[in-house]
Amino acid sequence: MEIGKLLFELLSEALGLNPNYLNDIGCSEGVSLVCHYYPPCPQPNLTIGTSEHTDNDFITVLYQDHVGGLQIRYENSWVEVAPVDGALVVNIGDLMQPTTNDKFKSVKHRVVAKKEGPRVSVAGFFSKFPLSTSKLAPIEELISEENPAVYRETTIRDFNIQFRSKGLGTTTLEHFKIKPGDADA
Ligand SMILES: O=C(O)CCC(=O)C(=O)O
Ligand SMILES: [Fe+2]
Repeated sequence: MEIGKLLFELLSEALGLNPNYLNDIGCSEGVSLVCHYYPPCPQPNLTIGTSEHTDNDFITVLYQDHVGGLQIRYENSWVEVAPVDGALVVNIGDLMQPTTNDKFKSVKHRVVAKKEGPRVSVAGFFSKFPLSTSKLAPIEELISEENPAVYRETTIRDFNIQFRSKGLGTTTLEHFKIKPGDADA
C-alpha cells in the first residue's frame, strides 16, 4: 500500500497535478494480491504461462522470482522483463486510460512457459472495490479543447461488468471510447 501511494504521488506529478490527486480520487483505495505458481513445463513451445492481456486496475506492482518469463509488448514485439534481484515491476493498468484520458496507457504483457521452474510471482492490483459506483472518467484538468475526452463517463462497477463479460485479453477500453457522432445522440 505504501509503495502504491508513493507511485501515485509520482504519477500525479508527472501529469502536472497536485501530488495527492490520484490518491485523493481513490486509486490506492484497495489492493488485491494474486499469487501465481507456474510449474516447470516439459514442452514450453506448446503452451503459455499467462496469455496476453492488460490488467484491469490502475497500476500493478509485481514481484517475480529469478526464473523469468514475463514479457511486455513494445513496438510490435515481445520484450523480456528480466528479473532483477530485489526489484518490483510496475505496470500501468486499463483504469488509468479513462482516468488520464490516454496520457498513461496500459501495457500488454504475458508470461511464457519455461522448462525451468517452478516460477512464483505475486501481483498487487491497485483498484477500488469491484462493485464501487464511483465515477470513472477523464480528470477534468487533463481535458481541453485540444485534448477532448476520449472516454465517456462510467463507473468502476460498469467497467468491471463489461470486463468480466468479455474476459482476459480483450479490450474493455474500446467499449467506453467516445465514437464520432456520440455527442449528437
Ligand atoms: O506472473 C507474472 O509475472 C504476471 C502475472 C500477470 O500478468 C497478472 O497476474 O496479471
Ligand atoms: Fe497481468
